[in-house]
Amino acid sequence: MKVLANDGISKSGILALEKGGFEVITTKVAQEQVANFVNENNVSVVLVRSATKVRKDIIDACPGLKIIGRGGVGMDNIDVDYAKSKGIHVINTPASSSESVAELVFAHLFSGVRFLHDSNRNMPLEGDTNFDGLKKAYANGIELRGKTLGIVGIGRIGQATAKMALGLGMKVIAADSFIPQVDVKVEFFDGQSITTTIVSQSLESLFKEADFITLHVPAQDGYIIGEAALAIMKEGVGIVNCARGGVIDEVALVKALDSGKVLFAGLDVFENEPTPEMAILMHHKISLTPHIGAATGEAQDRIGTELASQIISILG
Ligand SMILES: O=C(O)[C@H](O)COP(=O)(O)O
Repeated sequence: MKVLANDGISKSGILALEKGGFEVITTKVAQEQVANFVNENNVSVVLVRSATKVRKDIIDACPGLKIIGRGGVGMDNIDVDYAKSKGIHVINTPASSSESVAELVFAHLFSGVRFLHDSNRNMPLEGDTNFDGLKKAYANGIELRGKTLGIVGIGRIGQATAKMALGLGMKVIAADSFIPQVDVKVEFFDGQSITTTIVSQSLESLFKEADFITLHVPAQDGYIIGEAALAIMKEGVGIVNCARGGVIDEVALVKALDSGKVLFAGLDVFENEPTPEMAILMHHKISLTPHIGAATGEAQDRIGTELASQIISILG
């Protein structure tokens, strides 16, 4: 049986699938050609990340499709219920990338509190006379230790983020409409551990209390952070979004960055992907990454092998 991994798959995933008797095609097929390709090549399994959309049109056009696999967490690029109603298995790998996303959250947080994204672009050149001015511009750094991190969405990625924050000596608060409380176990190198219970609170109280806010929610209708939410946040709050574009109102965010209400933002996802608005791209208070939360060798290895084992157990 053939597997089309249209947005790529790790070598370990390919090897595991081949061992299970599958042929893996890693050719990148253009979105509008996917259905034709699947039918012409008798593909049984289509694997995607976030780039390829598997909507009703492809599902209707490909009666031979048995599995749609999402290498990653968010399924907003797949018409999941419709595919299932047609008897197609839809799988994803919700646990494989939590650590990588959480580490990216901290990359943005550290960049934000020490202005790394901006200072990278402004290092003095030979003969530059404004070295002191430059140092002064970045003099007001902030330590994360002792500050309060507000985590919106305390699922797997939220919990991985909470562990790192606790390890750094931050206070962690969370808001989640589905998870009332969670025990977070921080494990240290020497085998010791501490467990902390995080009780979910209202979004409003989180916005008021947090020094930094990070979002870990799926795509949804409407903003979680818009003008009203920004208005009740602390002066000089830092905001990170490595979840989904569209959960922050970018126009309101830029306004709040310009006014100084928000000190910095770290964005991995955007209302407009893959090409965010210029006001976002050019803003010196925004640390930018192009949707790379899960883009580590370790996460992609876990994703590839987990997809392979699910596919083998369904079709093998
Ligand atoms: O939902 C996810 O798993 C992340 O957004 C990663 O998306 P990607 O696989 O396209 O990098």
